[in-house]
This record gives sequence, structure tokens and C-alpha cells, in this order.
Amino acid sequence: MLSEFDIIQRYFTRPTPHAVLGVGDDAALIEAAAGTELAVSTDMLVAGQHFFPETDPRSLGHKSLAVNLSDMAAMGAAPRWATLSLALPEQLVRENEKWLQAFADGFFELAHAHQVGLIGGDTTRGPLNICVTIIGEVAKGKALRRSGARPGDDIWMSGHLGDAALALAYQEGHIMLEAGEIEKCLAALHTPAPRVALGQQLIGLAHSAIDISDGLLADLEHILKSSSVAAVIKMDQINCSGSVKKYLQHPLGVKCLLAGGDDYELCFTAPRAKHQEIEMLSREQEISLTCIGSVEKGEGLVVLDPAGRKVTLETKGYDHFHAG
Ligand SMILES: Nc1ncnc2c1ncn2[C@@H]1O[C@H](COP(=O)(O)OP(=O)(O)O)[C@@H](O)[C@H]1O
Ligand SMILES: Cc1ncc(C[n+]2csc(CCOP(=O)(O)OP(=O)(O)O)c2C)c(N)n1
Ligand SMILES: [Mg+2]
Repeated sequence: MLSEFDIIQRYFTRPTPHAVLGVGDDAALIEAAAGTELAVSTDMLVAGQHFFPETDPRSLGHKSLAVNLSDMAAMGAAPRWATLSLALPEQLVRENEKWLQAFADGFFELAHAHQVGLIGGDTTRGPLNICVTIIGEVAKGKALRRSGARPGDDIWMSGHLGDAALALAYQEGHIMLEAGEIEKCLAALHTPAPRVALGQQLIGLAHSAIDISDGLLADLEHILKSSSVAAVIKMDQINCSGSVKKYLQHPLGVKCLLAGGDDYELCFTAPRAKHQEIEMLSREQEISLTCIGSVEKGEGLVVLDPAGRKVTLETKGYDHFHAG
């Protein structure tokens, strides 16, 4: 069986040209570029909570980095360095070395695409658990925060929402999907594409931003609370795929769209004066950016259906300590 140090050496030691010192010592050494601040974020993926234990390991390697890249995107930071802490079941290491290779391949493929260096981590025996910390650089004072929304701002979202949650409902056996839809929805759930370039492009345009990991309503509420403002959004403006649209007559479809989570799109607010510039950015970058509502004075979030009635939902997003 591989030793702890075999695993680190064989699967997780790669050159890190942008670090002073990478994997192999008691700590890595990094140097931030002049005029930048470091953005630091951690997200953990736990078997049974964030993914089914039998999930394809290559996708899992991808997703464990992707969800962290998404936090860099939400801050407008350029991701540079990551650490990876793994708890691995003994049986997996003993019987399924291919799992480690595939996991590392998925992780490093995405890391390479974003020029992120793996500079350290930790490897222990235990129930499958993956924890990535990411460090990025952002120009001093320019990071996009949750607290910058102002009354009068437009509220925007990137891409479309709900496919990942629909895939989860499908995997849990709650709904059926057509053959063509399954692949697309499962890809949204297992291999999200974080909006890293978009996040950096929003600096100077957006007043505030967050990535949608728990669900649009829950995540937008974080912006509203941090900024001490209210908002109104229109449900029919929220961009979703045909698969989600088909389910919108059903409470499950509405839940997937508004509160499903696992989307890893950006939700941001920007002054109305930037509306056209944002539409231009959307065309240039070929990323759908949709204005879904506006920030108002006061507190609370109102969602309106096409008839102008208030939509009420039991849950606004995923909460690890809340049933449903
Ligand atoms: N155990 C913890 N100790 C310290 N800070 C934490 C802990 N868990 C979460 N946080 C911090 O709380 C904030 C909200 O976390 P979270 O909701 O997980 O954000 P995100 O959705 O961006 O991952 C973040 O600033 C995060 O760093
Ligand atoms: C097996 C399984 N159950 C449930 C989910 C749905 N899910 C789990 S965590 C989560 C929200 C995001 O995770 P969290 O740890 O809250 O990330 P953060 O908001 O901190 O980035 C969602 C939608 C899933 N992806 N897989
Ligand atoms: Mg988190």
C-alpha cells in the first residue's frame, strides 16, 4: 500500500513556478505582487454532504478546486496558489490507486487552466473529505465585497441557474430527465466552470458580488444584509435552461431555480450607469449576463412572479444545519 509520503510525492507534487517554495517543506513560501492584496478562501467537500461517495474522481478533483476558484471570482481576485487537504479512507488507498490518479488529473487540469500552483496541503486517513484553500491577488482596495451594494443598483446574474440542483434531484430519484438533458445537468453539478475572468472584469463596474453556491436567494440575501439594503427581483428575468423551465410549474423547479445551489455563477450589483457597459461585456465575453432586479432602500428581498405577485419559498438556499 502507498505510504502517506508516496501519495504526496506521486500525485500531488508538481512544479509551482509562481511560488518561492512549493510542496515539501513545513510551509510554502509565496510573494504577492507589489500593489496587490491577497484574497484567501477555503471550501471543504465532504462525502455524503457535497457529493455521493461513488462520484467520478476526476470530476471531484475538478469540483474541489472549482468551488474555490468561484470564491476568487466573486472577489474579483486572480487565483494564484492553492493548498489541498485530503482525508482518504484506507480502503480507497489500498484498493483503488486509480482513484487518486483520476482525482489528481481533474484537479491539476483545472489548476493548469487557471495557472494556479498547488503549494501544500495535508494528507490523513479518514472518511473521504477534501478541503482546498485558495489564495489570489487583487489590486489594493479594489476587491468586490458583499457590502458594496447601493440603492438604485441593478442586480445581475451570470449564466443560468438550476441545472445542478435539477441533476441532484434526478440523482436522488425525485424526477426524471430526458436523455439529452441528463448529461448537461450532471455536467453543471459535477464540473462547474467558475467565472474567474468575469469576476476580474467586474472590478470598476460592480459595487458588490457573491458567487451562487447555496442558492440565488440565500446568496443575494448575504449581499443585502452586508450592504444594509433591500431588493426586488423578477422571477421571469432569471435565466435558466429549458430543462428547468419545464419544471417551473412544479414547486421543485422553482426551488431549483431560486434556492437550489451548486450553480457557481456570479450575482452582482452595479450602478444603472454601467448597464450598457455590462451588456457590452456580456457580448464581448460571450457570457450571458442578465439584469434580474434592483437594489432598494430598506431591508428584505422580494421575488415577484410574472403576474407581479410575491413568491414565497420555504427555503432560500442550502444550509448544512437546516433540514431540506
Ligand atoms: N469555521 C470557520 N472559522 C472561521 N471562519 C469561517 C468558518 N467557517 C466559515 N467561515 C467564514 O465565514 C464566512 C462565510 O462563509 P461561507 O458561507 O462558507 O462563504 P462561501 O459561501 O463564500 O464559502 C467566510 O468569510 C468564511 O471564511
Ligand atoms: C450528495 C449531495 N447532497 C447535497 C448536495 C447539494 N449541496 C451540498 S452543499 C451545497 C451548497 C454549497 O456548499 P457549501 O459547503 O455551503 O459551500 P459554500 O457556500 O461555503 O461555498 C449544496 C447545494 C450535493 N451537491 N450533493
Ligand atoms: Mg464556504
